[in-house]
Amino acid sequence: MAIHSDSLSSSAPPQRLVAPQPSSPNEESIERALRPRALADYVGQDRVREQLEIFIAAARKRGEALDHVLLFGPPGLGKTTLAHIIAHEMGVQMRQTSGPVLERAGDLAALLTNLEKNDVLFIDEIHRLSPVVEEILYPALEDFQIDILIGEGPSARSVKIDLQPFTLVGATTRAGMLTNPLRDRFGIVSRLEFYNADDLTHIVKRSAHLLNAEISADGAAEIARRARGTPRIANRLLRRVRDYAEVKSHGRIDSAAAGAALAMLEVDPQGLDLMDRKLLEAIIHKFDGGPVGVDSLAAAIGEERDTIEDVIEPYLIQHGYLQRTPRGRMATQTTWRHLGLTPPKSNSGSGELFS
Ligand SMILES: Nc1ncnc2c1ncn2[C@@H]1O[C@H](COP(=O)(O)OP(=O)(O)OP(=O)(O)O)[C@@H](O)[C@H]1O
Ligand SMILES: [Mg+2]
Repeated sequence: MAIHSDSLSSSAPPQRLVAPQPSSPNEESIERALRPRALADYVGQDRVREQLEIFIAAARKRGEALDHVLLFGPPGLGKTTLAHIIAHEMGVQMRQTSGPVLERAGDLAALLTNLEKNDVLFIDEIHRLSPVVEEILYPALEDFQIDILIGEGPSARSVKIDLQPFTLVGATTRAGMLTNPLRDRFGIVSRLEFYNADDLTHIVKRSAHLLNAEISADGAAEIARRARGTPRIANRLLRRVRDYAEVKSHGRIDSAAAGAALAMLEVDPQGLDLMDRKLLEAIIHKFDGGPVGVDSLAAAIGEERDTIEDVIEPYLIQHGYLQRTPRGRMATQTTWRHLGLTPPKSNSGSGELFS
């Protein structure tokens, strides 16, 4: 294909095309524009949506704050979007912060005391709250009260402050890293799943419409199929494919344009990108197919362990490219075949993988 990658870089390409995190402030503002506002426009995640519909309707009917909600799942699946939707559907304000930003107990106390009746407080990356801040949160969640220390030294005294009833919406990619007392204080715990191709196709069409891009049904399906089950990636691929289509096919996105653009961007037909393939190739070529510990793997491919666990691995595991065993990560038969290799007959005694 005689096209230079430069010719498409009018908006700077992110380092990793299918990275599930937003890659730039520019992308964040585009995401905001594409974010559904009402629960009815939130595509997929049927179980979560139906539950929330009922709980929100009931809370509204009673005029009470919605129970505290914990949202967890891999990046880019719609946790922040859902937090906004919950506030919108409850007809209240949302205040937003994140675990690492709340350094001192006072930071959280200031936020809490400013909440109005039934407001939503959204804490992203809630698994990264510091223990002192978490301590303040417990009584706030349970009794809508906080204890704060006023003054210093011998004259310091503890004062109880009443809060308005509110809803905490916590989001995390790692439910396992929440402390038990914190997790126990959420009445509603929702796990977001990777999206199926139909739901992603729907999301791609909706986004194309909002971006005024002309797209065919098979063009949308092609993008959806390669989006690693993740709306954020689907929207990002859509924008890259739109660039390509503008230059190569009069702006119309069909499956041929989508296929060619994604091939050029090295997203393969299963939606795996260079980083996915690098990880899988490392397991096969450097560690004989595994098992290999995640730290060794991280060192071998020059990535953070957290990135492997939060971002790269979940999709690969769910789709059978990777097995997590007590002894480490292992390639599967699917992995070998995907990389165009012949799987070994017996792979470190793990015959059961290859049934
Ligand atoms: N159910 C959905 N329907 C339509 N679009 C969605 C849906 N979920 C997410 N999106 C789109 O995907 C983008 C990313 O979603 P969001 O920012 O909510 O993900 P997140 O789970 O908060 O990710 P992170 O863990 O990185 O914070 C949103 O801008 C939105 O456009
Ligand atoms: Mg988010």
